[in-house]
Amino acid sequence: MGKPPCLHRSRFPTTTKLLALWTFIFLALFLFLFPRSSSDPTRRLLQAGPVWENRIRLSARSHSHSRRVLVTGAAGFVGLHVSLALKRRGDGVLGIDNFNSYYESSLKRSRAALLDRAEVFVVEGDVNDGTLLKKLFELVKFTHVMHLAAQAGVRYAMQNPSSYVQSNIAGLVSVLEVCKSANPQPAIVWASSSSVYGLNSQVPFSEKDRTDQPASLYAATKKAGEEIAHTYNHIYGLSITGLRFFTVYGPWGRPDMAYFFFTQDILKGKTIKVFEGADQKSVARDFTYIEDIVKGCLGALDTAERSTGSGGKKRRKAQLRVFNLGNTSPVGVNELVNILEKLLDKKARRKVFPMPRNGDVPFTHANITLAQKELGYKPTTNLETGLKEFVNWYRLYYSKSGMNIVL
Ligand SMILES: NC(=O)c1ccc[n+]([C@@H]2O[C@H](COP(=O)([O-])OP(=O)(O)OC[C@H]3O[C@@H](n4cnc5c(N)ncnc54)[C@H](O)[C@@H]3O)[C@@H](O)[C@H]2O)c1
Ligand SMILES: O=C(O)[C@H]1O[C@H](OP(=O)(O)OP(=O)(O)OC[C@H]2O[C@@H](n3ccc(=O)[nH]c3=O)[C@H](O)[C@@H]2O)[C@H](O)[C@@H](O)[C@H]1O
Repeated sequence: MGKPPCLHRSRFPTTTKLLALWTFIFLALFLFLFPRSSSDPTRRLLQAGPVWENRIRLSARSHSHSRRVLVTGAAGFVGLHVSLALKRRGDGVLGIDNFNSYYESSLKRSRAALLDRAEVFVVEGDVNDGTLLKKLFELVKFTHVMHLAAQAGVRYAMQNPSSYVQSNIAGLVSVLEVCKSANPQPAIVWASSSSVYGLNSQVPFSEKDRTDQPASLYAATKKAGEEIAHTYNHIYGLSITGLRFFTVYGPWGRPDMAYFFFTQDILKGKTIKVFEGADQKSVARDFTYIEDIVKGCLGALDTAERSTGSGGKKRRKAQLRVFNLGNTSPVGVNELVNILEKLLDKKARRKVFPMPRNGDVPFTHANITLAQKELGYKPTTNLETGLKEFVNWYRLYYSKSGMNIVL
């Protein structure tokens, strides 16, 4: 009869046991000293500690003014241009962006690389990550927040509605929550949209016109943002300025926008769809050049009064503003294509379709009197001039050496 198993001598000699023990100790020590980099940006930030913190402080260090601006959506189209303009004039700038893949994320990485060369650091993170935002506010006493992070595009809302709720509503609330508790409270300037005018037929669109008929979920989330801004201003005395941008275009633009993918498709010889309204005219937009938009954003930041509350307490009535930033000169999509044909020296293959009911509106036209008066906003670029700049950039960027170009 054999011995009970517990009385058997171990099958492993002592040296093997020792070897296993040492391997275990070595592995534990290695993991302790070199923790695996986490995919969670907040943990990564905390793990990387002083290295990240120094980059953040350096990026946000202000030179000529004492402005320190947090730009959300900094790797986006408008975010890139606004961040560079702020940095150029001596403001401290820190960016945050989640680099999502709504459109080619390589373009966002290229924009961030350009910002990096200008000493603007873009933290990779989501504006819904309150812990991360809080950490950034601990490291830097931001005087202003330029909130541009959002899920943009009117038609994509039918495919991915929750991304709009997540970034444009929850994301805005997350930013305002951190701002409300910050001491001192920063002034907030954020991007609303011309789309809030929805089915409004009063032209040109004035800030006093109705905005209760959104034609897309995108528009509805921007409208909700304007109401949320009212609440945070009312309760916590946050200074908030909403900017209703009108179809912004230019170098480093967004590939999901018509002027951008029309350019791609014309060059490839692909057919493009031109939408027309009920009156058989092509739909029209108040296309606004990026440099004009940047001037409007800087005007809004410069005239934004710092908040009156601090640490979540309201003191006296704070600023709550909303402005149209457009070009006041709508152009039909057919005309946009004519200009592109001329600049690209290639005929477009166009097909006309009735405007689908997918979030689109037949026309936009901004009344900019208020922004002119209060922000000194004065757009100076016509569509042909602006598209020329875009086409020059496009050719360079998509050529082999394009990644190295500067603005
Ligand atoms: N370009 C236009 O024609 C236009 C017109 C009206 C309003 N707007 C608004 O202006 C702002 C900037 O637009 P854009 O054209 O630069 O768009 P964009 O998509 O190029 O930039 C937005 C950036 O925000 C980032 N982002 C999105 N959700 C995020 C989140 N939850 N956390 C962190 N980052 C996030 C994206 O990765 C992107 O880089 C947006 O709020 C947009 O709705 C743009
Ligand atoms: O100002 C805004 O608030 C919005 O501006 C922008 O939306 P839109 O003005 O709709 O721009 P964009 O898609 O370039 O279509 C331009 C024109 O081309 C027409 N269009 C479009 C596609 C097509 O295949 N054919 C066509 O004729 C189309 O009917 C339209 O007339 C931003 O994307 C959006 O994020 C939002 O912020």
